Amino acid sequence: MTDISLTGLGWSNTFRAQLTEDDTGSPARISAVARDRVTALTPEGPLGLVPGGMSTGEIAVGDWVLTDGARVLRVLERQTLIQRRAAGERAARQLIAANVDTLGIVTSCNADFNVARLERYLALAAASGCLPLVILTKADLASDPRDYARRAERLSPLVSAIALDARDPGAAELLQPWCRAGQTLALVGSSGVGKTTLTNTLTGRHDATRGIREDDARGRHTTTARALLPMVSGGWLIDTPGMRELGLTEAAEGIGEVFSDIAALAAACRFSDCAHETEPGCAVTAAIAAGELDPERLKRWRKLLREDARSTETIAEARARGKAFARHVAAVTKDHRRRKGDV
Ligand SMILES: Nc1nc2c(ncn2[C@@H]2O[C@H](COP(=O)(O)OP(=O)(O)OP(=O)(O)O)[C@@H](O)[C@H]2O)c(=O)[nH]1
Ligand SMILES: [Zn+2]
Repeated sequence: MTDISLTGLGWSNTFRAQLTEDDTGSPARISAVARDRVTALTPEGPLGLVPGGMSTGEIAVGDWVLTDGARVLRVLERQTLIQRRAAGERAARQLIAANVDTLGIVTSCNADFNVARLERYLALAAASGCLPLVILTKADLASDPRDYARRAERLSPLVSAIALDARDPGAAELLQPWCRAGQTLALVGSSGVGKTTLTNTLTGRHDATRGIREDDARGRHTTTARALLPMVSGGWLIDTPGMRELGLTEAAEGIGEVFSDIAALAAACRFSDCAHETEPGCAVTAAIAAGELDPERLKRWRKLLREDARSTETIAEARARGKAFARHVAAVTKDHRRRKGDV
């Protein structure tokens, strides 16, 4: 049985410490976010809430909020936050999931196993503040699944990797240390690697993401795709449509953590702005020459930094453009009204 006490829902001292004497609401954990309302779980049962003085875009699945039973009064500071660049022309950030403890990076023991992709997701985990766990599915189809796990663990000292058959109920036992009561797990990975299969195994449901009917505060029935799912071992699995395949945004620090070996070498280069190409006294090219650094790893590091810089710049530029455009519109409107004799 899932424990839906506050502690069972993931409540901890980090959140309790944020409460002030002025706070009137009670804590609740967001389980689904729709266009104009959200659903939250409390020890007394689920609540349908409207955001008070904010948009639902500022609330993420997994968030801890304070509520008066009808409205979200305030969102508590997050321990971790997974975000991405919103799809479409408008560059903006979209909140995907909050307070995720472990990011399960799902890949399979076959052609999907790709070091560059793993490094990208590891950087995402580091940028979000989550603990990374590489989950290698389809172990039953590989002759040496341990070999894949070893290759994944070699990428960073922070990484643990586990090979399993996502269809086997035993997979839930193997993942138990990351799925205990109060813990939150989210899964990322390419299409077809077994995320849905694993979600079903961990939640014991066959269609874990189907919409369920819930009563909102006024007793109306609404259908919401619930995104915070109870797992058989007592923890919570966040599964939102935006969660599954993610690009990098504002992740330079996360990339630095995953490639800390290159960052440490770069710190020893003679020039602080060394591009590690033809500069004299470059510790990075020296390490490559000495066979201590794989030149492919350097290439992958550069590629991720370029990708991150591109999307981060676009967001910063869009903000600047938005302001400039607003000024332009104001000037044009004023000019137009002046000519019409309104002003
Ligand atoms: N043999 C074996 N098959 C698996 C395993 N995990 C998943 N599969 C199969 O792989 C196929 C794809 O699995 P899904 O769970 O749908 O993959 P997904 O990652 O959810 O894919 P998307 O929904 O497209 O993102 C299904 O036919 C699964 O039965 C595994 O560990 N072993
Ligand atoms: Zn250098």
